[in-house]
Amino acid sequence: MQNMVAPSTKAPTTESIIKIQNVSKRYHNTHALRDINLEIPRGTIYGLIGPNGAGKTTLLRILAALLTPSSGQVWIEEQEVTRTPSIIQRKVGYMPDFFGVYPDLTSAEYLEFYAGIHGIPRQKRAGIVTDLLELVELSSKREAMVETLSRGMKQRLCLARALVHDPDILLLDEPASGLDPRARVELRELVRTLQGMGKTILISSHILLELAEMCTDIAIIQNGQLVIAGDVERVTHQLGGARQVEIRLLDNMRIGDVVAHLENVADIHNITTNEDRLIQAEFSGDDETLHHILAALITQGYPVVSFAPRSGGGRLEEVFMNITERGNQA
Ligand SMILES: Nc1ncnc2c1ncn2[C@@H]1O[C@H](COP(=O)(O)OP(=O)(O)OP(=O)(O)O)[C@@H](O)[C@H]1O
Repeated sequence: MQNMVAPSTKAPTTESIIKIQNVSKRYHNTHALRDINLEIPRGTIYGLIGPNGAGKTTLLRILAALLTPSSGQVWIEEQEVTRTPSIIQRKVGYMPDFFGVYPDLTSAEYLEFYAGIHGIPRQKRAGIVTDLLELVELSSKREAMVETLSRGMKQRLCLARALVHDPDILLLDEPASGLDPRARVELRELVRTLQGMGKTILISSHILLELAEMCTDIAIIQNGQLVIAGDVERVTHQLGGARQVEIRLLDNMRIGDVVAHLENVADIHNITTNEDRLIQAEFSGDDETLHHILAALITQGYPVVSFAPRSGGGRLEEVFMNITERGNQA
């Protein structure tokens, strides 16, 4: 679809596109959500993480105007969701966490059907479907029956379906579940492409590692309550999760000197080395501190060939498990 594939002209901004204010949801005796307050900055890839039953689907369905909160409000741009559900449904694309039953349709017919449901004029539908199939790399499956697609392909087709009306916001419920590692990488690339097109994307998962490498921001929910939210580095830092830094040298001759130097740096801990000119350490500072550490190594003539901070995904997973275990025991 021409207007969708073109890069966004919107300038990056930290303005919130979604504001969730004191939202609670009860199903009879179950408190699925309890007083959630959260703002989603425009243009982010926002991960919503929590164990099974935490309330992720409930929250996404409220944002998609498919479910009404018991109390509280959700604003998407200037619109309050419960008052303007049809406007919200034009702004939002929702991909549920189940495939559903596919009628006897090809991939192209399936997307055309949903384009029709969204009121897209008949003469525009074929072009939109072609562009969407290309975007999700299913052009070669255009005439294939949906039932015959692999799980990863069905996920991408569902994503295309959520994009059919070119929404600004995408809500993806467990999109990576059941995908093999290659399909997950493809999904990650696709999500990044969509972010590059100016979309704001919320993705839920109960596996933090699936999201830590893909998201700019995360919120952890547990038993319907928000535990913590913010950009990935800040959340890692706040939860005491150190980042890793890997430093590779030209040779092993000065590895001891570099380690001795690093031992005097306050934000570096747990240094380990191996025979392959590699030093690994935990790092608890910010990007500016990292810059100073690298500058000092270079100024002192240490033969650094690579200096690679890594987001503390592994450590974050550990922290996440601790939080959710604590919550379950409470
Ligand atoms: N229609 C419903 N009627 C009654 N209880 C419900 C309903 N939908 C969800 N719940 C309950 O609300 C809580 C939150 O469910 P929700 O599906 O939002 O969690 P989730 O984080 O998406 O979980 P999962 O990862 O397992 O999909 C759970 O205790 C669930 O059993």
